[in-house]
Amino acid sequence: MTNVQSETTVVLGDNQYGKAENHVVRVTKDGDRHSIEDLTVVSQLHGDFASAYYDGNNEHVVATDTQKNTVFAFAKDGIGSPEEFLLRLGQHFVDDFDWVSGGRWGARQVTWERIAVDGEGHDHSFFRGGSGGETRTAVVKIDGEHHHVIAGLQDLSVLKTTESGFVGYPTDQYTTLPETTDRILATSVTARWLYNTTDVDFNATFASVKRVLLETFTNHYSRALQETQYLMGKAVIEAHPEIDEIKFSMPNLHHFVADLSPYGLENPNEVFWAAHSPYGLIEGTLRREDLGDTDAIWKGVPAFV
Ligand SMILES: O=c1[nH]c(=O)c2[nH]c(=O)[nH]c2[nH]1
Repeated sequence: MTNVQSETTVVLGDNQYGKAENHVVRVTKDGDRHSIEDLTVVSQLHGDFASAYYDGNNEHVVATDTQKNTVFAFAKDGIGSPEEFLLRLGQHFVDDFDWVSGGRWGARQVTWERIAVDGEGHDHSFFRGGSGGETRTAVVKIDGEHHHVIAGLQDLSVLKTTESGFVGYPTDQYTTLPETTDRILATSVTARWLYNTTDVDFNATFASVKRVLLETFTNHYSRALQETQYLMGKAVIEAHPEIDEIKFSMPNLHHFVADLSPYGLENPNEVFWAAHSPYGLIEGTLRREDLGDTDAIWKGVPAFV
């Protein structure tokens, strides 16, 4: 057998690089009255970096350490909203380095709320906020002249103790689930929505989307988490012309009626065992009917920032 040695040509495909988990806490001080913005930022650059990969030539490589420093330096000018902060940050790299054509910048934001003392919010003592335990997220993508903003939230925990059922599903030899017209519905909403403009009051819109999601979760009899997800997304898109598309990932956090009959006790939907796993996982995208292909925008945007 002859052993033919041939040179294999390997080429560089998609690439991006930067610094992740830059956790910046900006304290704004108005005399003794302080407030906090708490963001964990990822910066990823796109551009002409081929010679770094092919030749070990770093003359285009804006160091990840520099990217990290820029995040903290920009925080000095205030944050405002994660979306505005990331737009400013990303534009800086594109403007200042000719070979940087774009990139992806992402942030998770947690909120801090004032501790109430004698009914008044304290000046400089806080507890972790987010009324549903959620984390706010933002992703900015820049591709040349194109700017895309995706906002979102992770792990917004919601539960309703009735007005939910699940019937009418197909049965086979493996089906054991009893139909029910009255059950607990619980989930932890992760949602990401795509804006069609950067001319947005991002903080106000975030608050509004969260309110619409919560209101819609409550305001109908749910025949399945799938239906509830659709209604939540539809309500957001109907309420916000600046939002074109919303993607959800929602676990169905099952609460099974505990069998108390061995103890001679009745249990009319009062005592439940909350199963941690396995859980149903209901995911979907809701979008305007006439919206074009947005796959390129979502490419590389992580489900969890
Ligand atoms: O809302 C639900 N959707 C399902 O797809 C499903 N499947 C299941 O076992 N329970 C439920 N509940």
